[in-house]
Amino acid sequence: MIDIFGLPLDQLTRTLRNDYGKGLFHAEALYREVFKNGGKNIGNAPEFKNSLKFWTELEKALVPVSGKVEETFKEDELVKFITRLTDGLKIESVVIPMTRHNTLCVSSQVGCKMGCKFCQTARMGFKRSLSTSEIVGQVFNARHLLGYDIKNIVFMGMGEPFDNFDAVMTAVEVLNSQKGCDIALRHMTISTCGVVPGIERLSQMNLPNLRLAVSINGPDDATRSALMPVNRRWPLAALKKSLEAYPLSSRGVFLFEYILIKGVNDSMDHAQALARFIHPLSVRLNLIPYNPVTGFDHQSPSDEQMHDFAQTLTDKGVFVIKRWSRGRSVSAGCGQLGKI
Ligand SMILES: C[S@@+](CC[C@H](N)C(=O)[O-])C[C@H]1O[C@@H](n2cnc3c(N)ncnc32)[C@H](O)[C@@H]1O
Ligand code: SF4
Repeated sequence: MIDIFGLPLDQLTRTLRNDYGKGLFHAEALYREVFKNGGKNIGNAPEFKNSLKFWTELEKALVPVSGKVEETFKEDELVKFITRLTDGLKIESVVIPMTRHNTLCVSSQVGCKMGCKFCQTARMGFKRSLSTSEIVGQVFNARHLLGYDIKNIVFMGMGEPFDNFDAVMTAVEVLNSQKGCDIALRHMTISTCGVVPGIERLSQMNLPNLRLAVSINGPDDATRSALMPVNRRWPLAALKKSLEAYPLSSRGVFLFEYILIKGVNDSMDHAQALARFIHPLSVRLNLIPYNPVTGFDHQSPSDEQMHDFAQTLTDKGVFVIKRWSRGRSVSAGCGQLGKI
């Protein structure tokens, strides 16, 4: 069987060569027909129409996109969709309309092991990691089943991408191919809670245009460890060291995400400590008010508190963006996925 959603172009080429005596010409045609045209009419493409015997055999071997979109929820233009995977588990993905194009927030795991004390996905526990095919399938379905023009991908849905490193990086490769999905590396962001070995492995891969986001959420070890158990394994000093060694492109920046939780990590002392942690890294800091998650006793900060926190950092020369979460009414805001 051939699961094109899980195969980078060179692997697909090898498979067609070994199994059918074909090569790059047909692999590229398959990529185009599936990823650009939605895969409805592959047999009528000239490359297959003229090799009917080959197409008849190949058609039987092609695996359809894994998972069925079962439900969609809308808040204005934002759409959350739920996919039921072949083993019955469910994942969520969110289409977020931006000024120029749509961004798709994809899941990399069913649940998460990391246990952050503010996140709905943590509350559902860890079920399993997704395959490359299941990650790419979310993009395929958003584009070709639901009809959205997706130009950006953020790995900010359910799960920790660096706890599923190989499948995620292969998905990046499949999505990036100009012959298929054609999503530029600079339009893909991997968000990690701070899994240092993952940052180090990515450093070695020489992909300077791929964007790296890091969820900070606590500017000192005591605050961060209380919120994010991952900090006990890789404390802030280790995290910073890995970022200092990371080969950012000359104009590249890290995206730091910092959720503001009232009375927990939103004081001006926290803001000062965060500015110290950031210096001298090149960072764009996203401040996100905590989105309510049932079972956690946290509250969002007031607009004034968020403004003052941002101002303290701006005064220290940090580039800050206040990100008001969208999709809360359909539980599609950051960290709200997994109530399924
Ligand atoms: C759900 S995580 C998935 C990616 C990765 N595991 C990570 O932690 O970066 C994406 C972002 O959602 C944020 N997040 C989690 N729970 C949240 C909540 N209740 N309110 C706002 N943001 C939240 C995380 O801090 C992270 O920046
Ligand atoms: S914030 Fe990210 S790492 Fe933490 S539990 Fe949620 S999905 Fe996992």
